[in-house]
Amino acid sequence: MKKSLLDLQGVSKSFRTADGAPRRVLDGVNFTLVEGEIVALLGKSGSGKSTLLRIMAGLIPADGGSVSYRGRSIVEPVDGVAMVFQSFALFPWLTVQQNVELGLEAQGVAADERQQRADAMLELMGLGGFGGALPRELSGGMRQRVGIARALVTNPDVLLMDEAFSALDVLTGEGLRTDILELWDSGSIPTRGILVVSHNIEEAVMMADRIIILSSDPGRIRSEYVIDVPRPRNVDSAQVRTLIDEVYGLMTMRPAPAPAVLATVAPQVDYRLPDTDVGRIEAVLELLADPPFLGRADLPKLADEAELPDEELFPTYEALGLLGLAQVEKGDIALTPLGQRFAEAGQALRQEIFGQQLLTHVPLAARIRKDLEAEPSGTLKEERFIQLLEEALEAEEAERTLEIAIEWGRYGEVFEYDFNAGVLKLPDETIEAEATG
Ligand SMILES: Nc1ncnc2c1ncn2[C@@H]1O[C@H](COP(=O)(O)OP(=O)(O)OP(=O)(O)O)[C@@H](O)[C@H]1O
Repeated sequence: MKKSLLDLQGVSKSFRTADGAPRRVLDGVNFTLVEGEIVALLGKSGSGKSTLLRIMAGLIPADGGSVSYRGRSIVEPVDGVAMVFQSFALFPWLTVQQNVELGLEAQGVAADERQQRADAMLELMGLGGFGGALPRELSGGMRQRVGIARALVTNPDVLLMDEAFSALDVLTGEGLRTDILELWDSGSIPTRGILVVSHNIEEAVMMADRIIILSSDPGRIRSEYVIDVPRPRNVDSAQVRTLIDEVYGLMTMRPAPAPAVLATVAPQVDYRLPDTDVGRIEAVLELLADPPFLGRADLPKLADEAELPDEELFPTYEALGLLGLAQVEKGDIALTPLGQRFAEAGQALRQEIFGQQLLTHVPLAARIRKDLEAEPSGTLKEERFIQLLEEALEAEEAERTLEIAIEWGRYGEVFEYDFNAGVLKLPDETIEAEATG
């Protein structure tokens, strides 16, 4: 059996929301990284991926469960586990060489050896000759090479990478990723296990032996996907395209409800609404309805056509699914009959369909509408709903979720909103109809 490098059992973590209430970000996470594997961790924004990585790096403690590296409990950063950050995290006043030597200094390595090892690592990372440069003199891609060199120079047993390529342009990110895989696959580095957090499905499929998908609120491991294809992988091969499709499907799928509640299952009032707007929802729906897709599309192909990044497309797919306008299955997205009707409808009918779906499928919108109807004035301050959401979400999330509900609600003519007063109200015609009826 392969030896375990990192082992997490029943790990939980809560943070305090703005009003001091604890909010559980991770709950009962079990995960083992074994020798010889690259694992990619995917999940929606805010699902707790970085938190999990920081726990493994010993940068923050878990609240519950056990976290160990080669059988030893992790309570602080340990030699043997190194991390690469999205933001590069270089010291701007230190040279490239000094930045790379930092990790060795912390380990008490003598100056001569530090210099030698840093030189060799800079050479390996294609940075030979840049040792004396300051970070600001380098391009983003080269800066991240420094960040990676600083982690690798310590000869880490385990390398943790937190969206290490996402701040780079696509080509630069791909180049760097390929270089790291070459170092790994050729055995040029002593690292025995790599864990990468990513937003990018293609990146995960190109790199990993295993993909783990984290669900949100609280973060739990929702699915695991093994990729049994030798590296280097060809991104254009049918095999890799199929894998990307399947992972797309897993990512956009809402967790399957228990069969008994299939018809009635609805998210909670405090469900974190997907961060997308009506414009994007309409645009993606139209793209899907039009040729060449005519109602059904392969997700990566739709992504190419839409020219939107995954971070914007995923929430939009989720919104379409939530509202019953489209369904995602196995790497495809298909319009439902109602979604088809929506696509063919004029503006007024679109808004009506949207409003009805909102009331049926988004409990927060239904709650706002019901509370407004119960008020003689038909108006309510938005604070009330912010407070309601803050019972489960942190302040910023609560505000964002309400903002989305308000935008959707206005479009669906379910309620109106006075921006200056921060007041929600029933649409005028509802109040008139109630007064006369
Ligand atoms: N120090 C902290 N104090 C309070 N809340 C925090 C703290 N760190 C993270 N959180 C919250 O925990 C949740 C998970 O954050 P985390 O950064 O781990 O998610 P993520 O999946 O990495 O997101 P992203 O993909 O956007 O980077 C978020 O709601 C975040 O706001």
